[in-house]
Amino acid sequence: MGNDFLSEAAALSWKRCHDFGLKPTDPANDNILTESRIQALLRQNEQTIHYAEQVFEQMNISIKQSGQMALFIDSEGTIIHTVGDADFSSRAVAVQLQVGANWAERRKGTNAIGVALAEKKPVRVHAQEHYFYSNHFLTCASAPVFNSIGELIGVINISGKQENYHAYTFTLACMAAYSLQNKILLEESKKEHLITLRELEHTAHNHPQPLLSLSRDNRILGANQAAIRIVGADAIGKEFTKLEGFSVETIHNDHQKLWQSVSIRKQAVNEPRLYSFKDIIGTCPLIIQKKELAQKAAATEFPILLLGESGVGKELFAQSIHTASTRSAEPFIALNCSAIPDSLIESELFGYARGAFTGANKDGNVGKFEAAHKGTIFLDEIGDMPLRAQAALLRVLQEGMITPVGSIKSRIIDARVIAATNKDLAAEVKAGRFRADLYYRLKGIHITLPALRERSDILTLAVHLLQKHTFPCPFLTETAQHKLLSYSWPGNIRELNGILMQAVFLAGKQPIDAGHLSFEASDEAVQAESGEGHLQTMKDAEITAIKKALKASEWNLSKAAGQLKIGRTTLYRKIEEYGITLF
Ligand SMILES: Nc1ncnc2c1ncn2[C@@H]1O[C@H](COP(=O)(O)OP(=O)(O)OP(=O)(O)O)[C@@H](O)[C@H]1O
Repeated sequence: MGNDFLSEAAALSWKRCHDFGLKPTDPANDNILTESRIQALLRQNEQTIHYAEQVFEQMNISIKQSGQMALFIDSEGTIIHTVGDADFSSRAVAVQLQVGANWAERRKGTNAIGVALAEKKPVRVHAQEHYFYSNHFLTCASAPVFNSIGELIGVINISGKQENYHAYTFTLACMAAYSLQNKILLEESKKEHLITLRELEHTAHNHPQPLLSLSRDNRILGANQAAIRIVGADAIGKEFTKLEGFSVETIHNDHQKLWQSVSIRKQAVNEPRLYSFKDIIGTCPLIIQKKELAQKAAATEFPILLLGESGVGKELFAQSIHTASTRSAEPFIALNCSAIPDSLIESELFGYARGAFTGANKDGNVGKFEAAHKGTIFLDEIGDMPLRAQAALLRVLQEGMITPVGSIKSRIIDARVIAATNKDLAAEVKAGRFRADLYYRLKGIHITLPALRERSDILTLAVHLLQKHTFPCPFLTETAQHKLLSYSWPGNIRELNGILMQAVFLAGKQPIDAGHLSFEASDEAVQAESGEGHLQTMKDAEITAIKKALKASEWNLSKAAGQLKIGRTTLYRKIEEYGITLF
């Protein structure tokens, strides 16, 4: 249709609306349910509305303050619950954003509710992306809600006037939908297994693992999101069979197995699962680019050098490369190069023969290179490797052979080398602390991972980390989100993870607020970052998000707009309005 201001989802929806025979000039008004039908619908959905109320209560203040409203819509597209700003609500009624009205695409053209129902995924629809002219004043974000058997039961929507747009509404809608889903699962389990009530809650909070509830005849009745990712939504109702690579923990009630709740957990601590590319979370183009590069590199045999600050995910990338390579069935051996004492370098790298030296294991020992034969050796902190060890390493790389200490027999070694460092290796070479020949041999494909502060997806990562560790996923208030975005993250994702875990602990069952986030860097540093002596305003946060997206996309407006989930024209307008120039 040639409307390049439309997101991909909105463009598809426009096509559907066109096929339904709708016109942008059609009146937005349409039949609303009668009062008695509304009452019947509310009774029918009483329980879900009750949970939605609890979720909305947590975000009510920020919704009101930002002049928006939050809605819960059933799976047919009928609005059944609303909360929010009174002024906006009265304007919204003019376009029937009210209980009893139906916002399916067929009735209201392209809109976030209709698109989320049709596509079953979260979506933002902003201003002119709405199909009907009469809805252009709106900006809306919606996220679908699924029940414990994976069926779509409705949508959470947050709407406001387009001038009240801000980038976090989308995240907020997604978080609210997750939160509602988890509440429903937990409550359903309570109903099914009354006796387990306390215990299941306890399990859910303290073991953030995939949870399944099984019927007496071993059928899967419900699953949380983490479990659905493993067993698949289509497994609900089917018989549960033990999964390879997972151990099953059945929770008993004293002597009798009155019910079964099963948590599936990855097996065997001594054989931890290695990371794969799907564990690398990120929507920022900077990280997507690096992931794509690493995926390409995984298919080759070139050595790889991973660069980047501490905690940016270098080991995660190294493991993912190994997992995606043809060597994945063979060992992945990690060696921390900074931690090898001079006297043990040879024996660490090459191993030693039986009785090679006093104090050695009498049966001899396999060195790291031999252990990695046919697989991958990950040389972490290579920039801190002592010079003597560098010489030994260079020998193996050049000769492709090792001779264990005290042995006369050499062995051919075929190990793929991935090295990583947070040091500037070229500068280390210049300073004479790193051998130039070793540097060039290791360099092969080099991938520099971005620091967290350069990334535009800090909140996405935060929600992911919270979900990974805590069930149900706690809510991040708006001020907490701002605080996360204002910080410089010297410790990168590792630090983000630590701070969130502490915040979960401090917040207990409350939403995570700014006060629960305590950073290592001084408060002044955080404030200095935000440019003023107080937390960032919404506008500051928007500017930061836009700048990050522009930098990450190298000023490609379409890419940056996609990343921010707003239209290109809106982005352009904001760049002008805020006078955003190069960094
Ligand atoms: N993109 C990502 N998605 C999810 N988790 C991530 C991501 N990047 C890093 N992490 C997590 O952050 C933590 C730090 O990552 P990792 O140990 O790979 O960093 P590193 O760069 O090797 O750090 P160091 O240089 O200190 O060894 C790990 O728990 C890792 O799982």
